[in-house]
Amino acid sequence: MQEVIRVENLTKRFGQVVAVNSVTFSIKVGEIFGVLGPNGAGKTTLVRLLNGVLTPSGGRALVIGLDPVTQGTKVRKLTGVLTEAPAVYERLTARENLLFFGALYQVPPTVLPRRVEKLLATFGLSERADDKVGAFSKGMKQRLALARTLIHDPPLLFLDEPTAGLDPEVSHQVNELIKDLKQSGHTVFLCTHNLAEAQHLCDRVAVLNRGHLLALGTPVELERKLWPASWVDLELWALPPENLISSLRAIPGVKEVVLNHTHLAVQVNRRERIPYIVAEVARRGGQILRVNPRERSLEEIYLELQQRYIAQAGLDGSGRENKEKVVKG
Ligand SMILES: Nc1ncnc2c1ncn2[C@@H]1O[C@H](COP(=O)(O)OP(=O)(O)OP(=O)(O)O)[C@@H](O)[C@H]1O
Repeated sequence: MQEVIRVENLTKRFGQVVAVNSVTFSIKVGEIFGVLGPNGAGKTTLVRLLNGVLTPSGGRALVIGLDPVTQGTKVRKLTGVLTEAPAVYERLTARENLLFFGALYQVPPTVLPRRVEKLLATFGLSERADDKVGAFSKGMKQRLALARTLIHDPPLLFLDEPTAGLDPEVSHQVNELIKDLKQSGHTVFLCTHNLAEAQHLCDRVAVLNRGHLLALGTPVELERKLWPASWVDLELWALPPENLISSLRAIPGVKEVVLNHTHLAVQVNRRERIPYIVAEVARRGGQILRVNPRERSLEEIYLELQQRYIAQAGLDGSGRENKEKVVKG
């Protein structure tokens, strides 16, 4: 599949602070790519580098085949950026905001009015189109800000915390809109602190801390890397034959077997062993009702990555350097 973003050893320093530290990744057309990390991890800096608003200290990026350093204006015509604070004018109405930004992005006057009406309808703002934005709720402002990022019909969107501060219902609406964007072929670069949302929305995630890329992949890939061993639960129709446990323990890669009435839990050194477990239970006459490989949430994966990074880098829980650990390490 075609690449929309390619980043190679991208680095940005602000004095002593390395905000982005030799980061390499690529993003394919139509992906929702989550960028996760604590405050100060480098997410916003990355967005600004990719839009040519900042110049890298090292490495390079290609965005839709363009170099943001030398072709920043062209890049920004093809990207929509939703910043943390919705960048809409409170003294203008919703419709005026969209018309204004459309003109700014040089959307042809023959196209603009129709596009504005379509966006107002898509984002549920048609009825309030002529009200001043200052009177809007936070959720409405955020929906308008999202509509604004789409006014020039960019194929690539950078969304920085799109649901921050929104109530669950509006967050849900915004997330549904993000999914619709994917359906219509857009690529989304999503910076978020909300791990449940990221798990639900993102095809792949990048986890950052202090500018370092700690991990990159689908949540399942990250889980397998972090915890190669895993548990599978089997629900059986009736008590299994007595010798089942010993025959399961004899299978290479099986670490533990726990039987509780008709519930069987097996720990394997690699997930790839699970089909052998199922086959053995069936071969021994066990009647399987359900097989459930245990999965970790993205939140568990994220916290584990951050903790391992903190321990390895000799930092304390707040991210400050832990001198004692560094010396001992
Ligand atoms: N213009 C700047 N001048 C100096 N330092 C900066 C500048 N922009 C960012 N930084 C520093 O770079 C680091 C990364 O900041 P950045 O805003 O990219 O993090 P972030 O992951 O977006 O954080 P948050 O989740 O709080 O938005 C921080 O240490 C920040 O203080």
